[in-house]
Amino acid sequence: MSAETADAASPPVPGGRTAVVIPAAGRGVRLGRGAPKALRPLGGTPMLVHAVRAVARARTVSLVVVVAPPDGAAAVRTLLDEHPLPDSAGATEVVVVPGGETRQESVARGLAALTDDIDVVLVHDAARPLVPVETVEAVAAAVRDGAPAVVPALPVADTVKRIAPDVPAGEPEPVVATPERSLLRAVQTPQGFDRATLVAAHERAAGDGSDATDDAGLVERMGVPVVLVPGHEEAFKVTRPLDLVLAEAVLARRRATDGF
Ligand SMILES: Nc1ccn([C@@H]2O[C@H](COP(=O)(O)OP(=O)(O)OP(=O)(O)O)[C@@H](O)[C@H]2O)c(=O)n1
Ligand SMILES: C[C@](O)(CO)[C@H](O)COP(=O)(O)O
Repeated sequence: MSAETADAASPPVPGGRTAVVIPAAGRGVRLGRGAPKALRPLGGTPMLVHAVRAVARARTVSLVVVVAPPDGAAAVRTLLDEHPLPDSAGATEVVVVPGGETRQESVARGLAALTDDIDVVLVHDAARPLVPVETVEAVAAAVRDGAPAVVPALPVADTVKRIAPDVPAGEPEPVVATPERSLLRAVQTPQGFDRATLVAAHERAAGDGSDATDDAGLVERMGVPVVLVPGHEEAFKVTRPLDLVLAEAVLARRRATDGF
């Protein structure tokens, strides 16, 4: 770890609180026409509501910051008030803030809304509405145990090819490498962090204009170690129309077997 990162890091302390930032400001272009993805129904209930309930079910989570579409914070607040958390979520507080143009910007806005007593932060996509509570708890526990950055991950099922950059659209894509599959992992959310580390990573990225497709990617660039814990098949991301079909099926199975 560099001196800069060591200064930024501030390991969790007993008594500190855990928050989850839920970026939910995306449009869902790959899902096709319709309302912003997080607001689309899954089993008759907005995807975002499932995601909030999923993380609030974790005993360690006491604050949830939902990052709404930039012009939709009031509507999301109303929606969440219409779908209150179950009693099992205890006193978990849910706040809503407006998001930004990119996921990274939305997460940064969520981080800015954290209260001072939060020392562990999980970032969880609204687009992963069916994450099991055990995954949320495992990520939070690993951060509380001292890991500055924790990511749930699964082995990759397909063989992955690397292609040449800047291939014109419509041209065949030349393969340049086939990475060893056993060394690849597909990462999910929630990704968990020591708060100071994640905030420093986002501030640095905002400062130098860099970006990453996940929060851990920003933390890695600061030289902070990132560790993986087992992910879960049901924590998949609803990205394309077929994912929604799968999500409906998983939810129907849960409702049939667990009365969920
Ligand atoms: N400006 C953005 C873009 C994305 N997200 C959130 O980041 C998560 C993961 O992003 P993704 O699945 O890519 O969602 P979208 O950006 O909505 O999808 P698409 O790229 O198909 O439009 C989602 O919960 C999404 O709402 C966000 O908060 N702010
Ligand atoms: C954060 C993430 O879900 C990890 O897999 C993913 O990188 C988000 O990517 P997206 O293109 O914004 O869906």
